[in-house]
Amino acid sequence: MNRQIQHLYDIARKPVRRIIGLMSGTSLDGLDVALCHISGSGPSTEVVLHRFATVPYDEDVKTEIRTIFAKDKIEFEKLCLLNPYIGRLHGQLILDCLKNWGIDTTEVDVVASHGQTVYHAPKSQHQRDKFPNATLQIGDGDHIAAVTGVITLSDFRQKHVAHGGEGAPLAVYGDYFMFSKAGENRLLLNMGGIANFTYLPADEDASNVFTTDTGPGNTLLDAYARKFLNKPYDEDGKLAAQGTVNAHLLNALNVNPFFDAAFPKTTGPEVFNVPYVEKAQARSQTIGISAKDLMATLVQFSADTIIDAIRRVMREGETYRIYMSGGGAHNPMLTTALKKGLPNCSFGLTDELNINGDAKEAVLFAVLANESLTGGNTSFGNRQGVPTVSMGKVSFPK
Ligand SMILES: Nc1ncnc2c1ncn2[C@@H]1O[C@H](COP(=O)(O)OP(=O)(O)OP(=O)(O)O)[C@@H](O)[C@H]1O
Ligand SMILES: CC(=O)N[C@H]1[C@@H]2OC[C@@H](O2)[C@@H](O)[C@@H]1O[C@H](C)C(=O)O
Repeated sequence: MNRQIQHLYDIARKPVRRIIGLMSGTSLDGLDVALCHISGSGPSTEVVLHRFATVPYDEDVKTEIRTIFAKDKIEFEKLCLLNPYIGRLHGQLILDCLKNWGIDTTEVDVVASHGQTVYHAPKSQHQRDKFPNATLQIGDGDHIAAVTGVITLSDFRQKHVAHGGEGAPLAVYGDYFMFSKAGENRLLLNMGGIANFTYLPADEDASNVFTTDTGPGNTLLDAYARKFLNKPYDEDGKLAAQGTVNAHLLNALNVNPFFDAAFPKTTGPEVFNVPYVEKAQARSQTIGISAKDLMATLVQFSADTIIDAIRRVMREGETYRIYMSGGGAHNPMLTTALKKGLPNCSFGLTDELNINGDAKEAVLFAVLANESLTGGNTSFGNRQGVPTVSMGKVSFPK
């Protein structure tokens, strides 16, 4: 047997695996690095988040990614170059984190890498009959494995697509394994660039879990913070707080086939971007509104689309607790609007469930890798958007 396969086999049999989960999301703020100690699998998964860091990207890295990110037309050479470049960068950032933490690479069993989504095209969006759902993440795992010397699992979304899914949201698997609780209807709401949630029923029935993207989280807010404030985001919603929601613009923003499509569904900055807002402004004759009113309206747009999706899932007379995570959970304008729109729900943060909300998505990929190595016994029935599959491709260091 190849020694590397033997090594992977030994890792799969360990009582506790030390897995680094990596996530670089649509906000392009940086790389989330979560070193997790994981035991068990499926609903018995136990995760201890041992170390966590968000390593901010240099402006140069953001600029390079933006040349191809979520764009219909790109320089193909740049896509080809960025694939190994991001893989090597992520490998180096892992080494930097480990050095800061005083941890040797030999103390890590596996790296679980999401990569960088550069384009997301579910069928409902591309509308080309002969093509399936499609999504593309780059930053190849072979480069991470070569730079770190650690076995790397990567490219988690393709298996989901191969079995009829849209490649997202994958959070549902980790949410069910880590957070499902008998007796409490839970909604795990993540507000990154795009917002999504998982519904975990109080009866813990895996075939009844539910997940969907809801639309924009911070992506539009960040785009306009860059434009108006020359900053990556509107810190604590300060600019939005000074404005008033413009009802005409809000109505126009709410008109898109994504919102009419059936659940579950996914989207990305390919749809929700500055031209999307500019077209809505033109239609609603609100091009001249102030920066602060525009920001206030965009916050309300994110909040309303999240509220609407959640309301459609909730059953009358039942109680639900919403656990928020992702950068949007730090924006008081957004969280206040959500609480106002969902007065019958109680609200908390995933931090109460012992997972730092900023680390949650990086932890998810560590859990998915753990499940591929040791689990695979949980059936999600025929639940649409939650195929019962093992995800991630293996890269050996040599
Ligand atoms: N104090 C704050 N005030 C307002 N917004 C904040 C604050 N802190 C973080 N954010 C928002 O959170 C964003 C980062 O969120 P996060 O890291 O969850 O996104 P992501 O993982 O890149 O996105 P996705 O989950 O869509 O892939 C920032 O770009 C910003 O919009
Ligand atoms: C294609 C893609 O990268 N989608 C991301 C994005 O960011 C949030 C939302 O859109 C979600 O569907 C997904 O990520 C999380 C980690 C998920 O799959 O659960």
